[in-house]
This record gives sequence, structure tokens and C-alpha cells, in this order.
Amino acid sequence: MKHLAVLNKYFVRYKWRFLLGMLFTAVSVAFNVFQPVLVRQIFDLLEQNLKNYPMISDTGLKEAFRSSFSKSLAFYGVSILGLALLSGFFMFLQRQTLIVMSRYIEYDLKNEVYQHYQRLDLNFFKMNRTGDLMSRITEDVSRVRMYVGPAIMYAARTIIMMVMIIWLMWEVNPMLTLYTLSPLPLLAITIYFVNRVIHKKSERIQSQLSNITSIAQENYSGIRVIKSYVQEEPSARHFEEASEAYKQSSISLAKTDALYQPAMGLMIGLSVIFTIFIGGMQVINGNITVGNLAEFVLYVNMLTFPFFSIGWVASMIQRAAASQQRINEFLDEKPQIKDEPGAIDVTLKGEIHFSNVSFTYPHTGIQALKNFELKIKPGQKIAVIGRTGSGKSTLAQLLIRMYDPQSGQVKMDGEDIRNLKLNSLRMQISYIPQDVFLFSDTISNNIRFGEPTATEETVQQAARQASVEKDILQFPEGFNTIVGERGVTLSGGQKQRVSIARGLIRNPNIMVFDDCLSAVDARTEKEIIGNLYAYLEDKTAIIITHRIFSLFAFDKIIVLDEGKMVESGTHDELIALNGYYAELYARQQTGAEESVNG
Ligand SMILES: Nc1ncnc2c1ncn2[C@@H]1O[C@H](COP(=O)(O)OP(=O)(O)OP(=O)(O)O)[C@@H](O)[C@H]1O
Repeated sequence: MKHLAVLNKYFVRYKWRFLLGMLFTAVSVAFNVFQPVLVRQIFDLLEQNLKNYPMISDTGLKEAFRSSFSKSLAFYGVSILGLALLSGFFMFLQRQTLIVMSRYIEYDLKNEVYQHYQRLDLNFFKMNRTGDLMSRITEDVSRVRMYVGPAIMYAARTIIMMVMIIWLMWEVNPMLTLYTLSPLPLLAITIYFVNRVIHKKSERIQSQLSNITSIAQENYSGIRVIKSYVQEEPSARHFEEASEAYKQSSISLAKTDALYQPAMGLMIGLSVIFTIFIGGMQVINGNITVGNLAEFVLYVNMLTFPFFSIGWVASMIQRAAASQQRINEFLDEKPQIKDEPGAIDVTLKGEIHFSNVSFTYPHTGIQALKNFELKIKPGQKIAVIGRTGSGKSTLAQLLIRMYDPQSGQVKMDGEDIRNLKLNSLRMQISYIPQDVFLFSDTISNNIRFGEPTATEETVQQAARQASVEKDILQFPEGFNTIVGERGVTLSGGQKQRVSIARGLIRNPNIMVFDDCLSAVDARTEKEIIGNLYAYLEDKTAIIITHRIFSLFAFDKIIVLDEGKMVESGTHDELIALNGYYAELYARQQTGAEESVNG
């Protein structure tokens, strides 16, 4: 239950709705529980009249007596109907306030979880599966809504009804009330134990459901690989196994639920028997009237729903608590990468200094950079070359603070980037990642993603600079072509160039290109590099690459190996050094000749 305390802030936010809902509940219940009082009066009236009738049956008053009796009966009938209608009307209002409140809370909670996910750093997303994140924000939030809506509503109704009924019963006959309610303690114990079982089972079911969602999500994302390796069957089997575990747990929970309901029914039945037996004796002894007995039986029946709903509400609350616990696990996660107190917002000129930086990926323990040292002056163009896995992309990740180094500092304009406002830092660097990601939206919107107010001309210009404009104009819808899941599939090279255009349109002082020309042919690559040359004139640029761009006059080229800088200098200096760079250059030249001759 303590997990659900987090939600109290929402009850405070919607306190007027909540209080109004409680008031409507109380009024609706009151109209409901007063109906047996009228029934008692009918019975008592009937008993009275049956007693008196023989005395007047032979007199002239007979007709008047009958007519007054019928009128009284009609009056009671209409009154009961009126009470039922009023009770129904207030029940409608109760749902309109409390259930609507639960929808508001669901909306707020979903947004809170979503926004919190966004604040967490990359490490969190590496550690948790997307399907799990999705299941917590959808299914778990839905279960929590059952607590803040229906469960609270039925619990309030149950409590108010029980208090009113017990009070009315007590007024009539305390002794009979105690007998009628005697199975209650047994009921409470049963509810307690059954709920513990339900809680455990619900928790297991929720995590299994999350697992199923993750498997489905991962398999749909990787459907091309699954199909090309003909792995549909094993993939289906994997899903089936996870579903089977979920099914078994759900069946087991259904069994518990199935036992629960009849057990409650049994106890209600016992109460009715007690009422009729003990109440009958009281009537015979003249302590209560037949009307009282009828009233009691109706009360016991009225208690049936609250009694049943105790179990139902308890299981809803238990499930919600299990779900909220899962949500809290993520809400309690604190982002490691965030604005430090007193973080400043400065316009960066473009000086970068990796000062003795060492970095190990937290969840794998792989050391990607070791005592790395590099100084870049504003406006310099630097190429970073190295074998795969040598730590090139890690440099870019540290620059935009996707991670912070464990030792050493990354400085910009002499300031440790941890002292800069995170958003300001990221806004001033255009990072074009190795893995292209395009949203299911138009090409135009994908390009202006980081610059939403960019005009159509600016979008086109960025596309031109990234040498993708011609490709885009070939689509019937041009820049309005939808890409991604719902639309056209772009080639790898086209995607890379749209991603480059997205980076260029922001036009900041610092640019980082992370191996983003790997899927582009040599001629297009040459064209883009030509465009970039002019574009990057006053900017600081880091170009991470596998291939040597000999046409581009870099101020410095560095070669990384196992997280360390092993070579550094201009193109000519590195050729003269005759190391990895020279070897790569020679290989590339031979490859180019072969492809020309071939
Ligand atoms: N997100 C990550 N979590 C854990 N380890 C990582 C992560 N990213 C990279 N690594 C590891 O860190 C090392 C450096 O990786 P990095 O991506 O920086 O290499 P790279 O030089 O850019 O390689 P490539 O040229 O293949 O892109 C590698 O051993 C890699 O396995």
C-alpha cells in the first residue's frame, strides 16, 4: 500500500472533484438504504390492517378502509420508486466525478512517467528494455487508474453503506445486528490472506506481461533479420513460452478469484440464515415486528454487494500497488547527467579540450578511453580515425554529455562542460550520429527536427548541402514524403544524408559527424565534402570516419587505438610517420585504383 502513497498528490490536486464524488456517493447510498425502512413500514401497516380488518369487515367502513389501505400502499410504492430513482441519479453523478477524476489522474501520471523517462540518461535506456518501459507507462498506469477510480469509488460506497446499514440495524435491535454480523471477523481474516496471495500473483503476472511486450517489440523491430535468417518459428516459440508462463499465472489468479467469490457468498448466506432464525424468534417473543425482520433481510441482502466488492476492491488495490511499485522503480531513478547547481549558459566559441579523459561504460565495464588528451582550437577541423571499437564514437558521446567521464575533464572554452547548462551545451553542438533515426513523419519535418521554426527554403538548402535534395524531389510528394514505419523506406545512404541535413540546419559553432557517410557512394561523398568545406569554414568540426578524406584539409588528424591516441598530425605528417594512417591510406588508394580498373 505504501507504494500508492505517491498518488496522494493527485488526490490533493483534484480534491474538489474527490470531495464532491464522496458527497454524491453518500447521498446515493442514503437514498438506497432508506428503502428497507419503507418496506418495514409497509409490512407493519399490513400487519396492523390485517389485525384491524376483521373488526370492520362487516361494517360500512369496509370500502373506505380498503381504499385508504390501497392509497397507503401506492404511496409507499411510489416513494420506494422515487428513492431508487434518486439513488440512481446520484450514482450517475458519483461516477461522473470519481471516474472522470481517475481519467485525469491517468493522464497526469502517464505524462509524468513519460517526462521522467526523457530526463533519464542513456545508461538507463541501455539497462532497461523498451518493451518494459512501454508496459509500465501503459498497462501499469491503467491498473493504477483502477485504484484511483473504481476501487476508491466502490470502497467509499462500501464503507458508507456498511456504516449506514449497521447504524439502522442497531437502532432496530442490537442483539439481532450482532448475530447478523457475526461472520464478519471470519470474512476479514479470509480477505487478508487471500489478498496476500492475490498480490504476489499480480506482481508476477505484471512482470510476465512486461516480458511479453518486450519480446514482441524487439521481434517486430528486428523482423527483417528474423525473416532473412528464417527464424520465424523459434521467434514464435520464444513468444509462446513467455505467453504460456503468463497464461499459467493468470489461470492461477483466476482460480484464487473463483474460490474467493463463493466463499463470500457462503458467509452472506450464513448471515441470512442467522437473521431469519434469530429474527423469527424475536418476532415470536414480540421484541421486533415482522416489518423489522423484512427490513433486516433486505439489509443483509444489501450488504451482499459491499461484501463482494471488498474482495474485488482489495484485489484491484493490490494489483495497483504492484503496478505502482514498478512505476516507482523508474520514477525513483535519478538522472546522473543533469545541470549542476549554478550551471551557466554561455555562447561557445568552439574551443574543445579533452583533458586526460578516461571513460568506462558503466553497465558493461568496457573501458573506451584511457587518459585521452586532445586540444582543438575554435574553427579547427579534426578527423578522428581508428579501428572499430577504438573509442571514436565515445568521444562524441562525452562531448554532448550522454555520459560523463570517470576521470579527467571535457572542457569547452576553458570551462568543464559539467558546469554548463545541459540544454545550452547540446543546443550549441550539432551531433550527427552513426545510427540514423528518422521519425515516422515527413522528410521536411525530419530535417527541421531540431529547428522546428525553420522555413521550407532553409530545409531545402540543408538538403542541398547534404546532397539529398535531388533524391527527395524524385519522390512524388517531395519534401512532404512520409518516411519510416508508415511511409517510404529510404535507402541507407539517403537516410544518412537526411540525418546530415538535420544536423546542418541547426547551424551551430560546433559540429560532430560520427561516421555518417559510411553508406554514401564515393561520388556523393565527394560532393558532400565539397559542400561541407564551405559550410564549416568558421566552425569547429570533429569528423569521425573510417575512410580518409584526402580532399579535406584537416587541421589535425588523430588516430585512436584501444581508447588511446596513437598518432596525431596533418595528413602529410601522418603519411611520413608511416603508421596506421599511412597503411590505411595506401590500402584505400589501392582499393580506389582497383575499383577504377575493375
Ligand atoms: N553504449 C555502450 N555501452 C557499453 N559499451 C559500449 C557502448 N558503446 C560502445 N561501447 C564499447 O566501447 C568501446 C568503444 O566503442 P566506440 O563506439 O567508441 O568505438 P568506435 O571507435 O566508435 O567504433 P566504430 O568505428 O565501430 O563505431 C567498444 O569496445 C564498445 O564495445
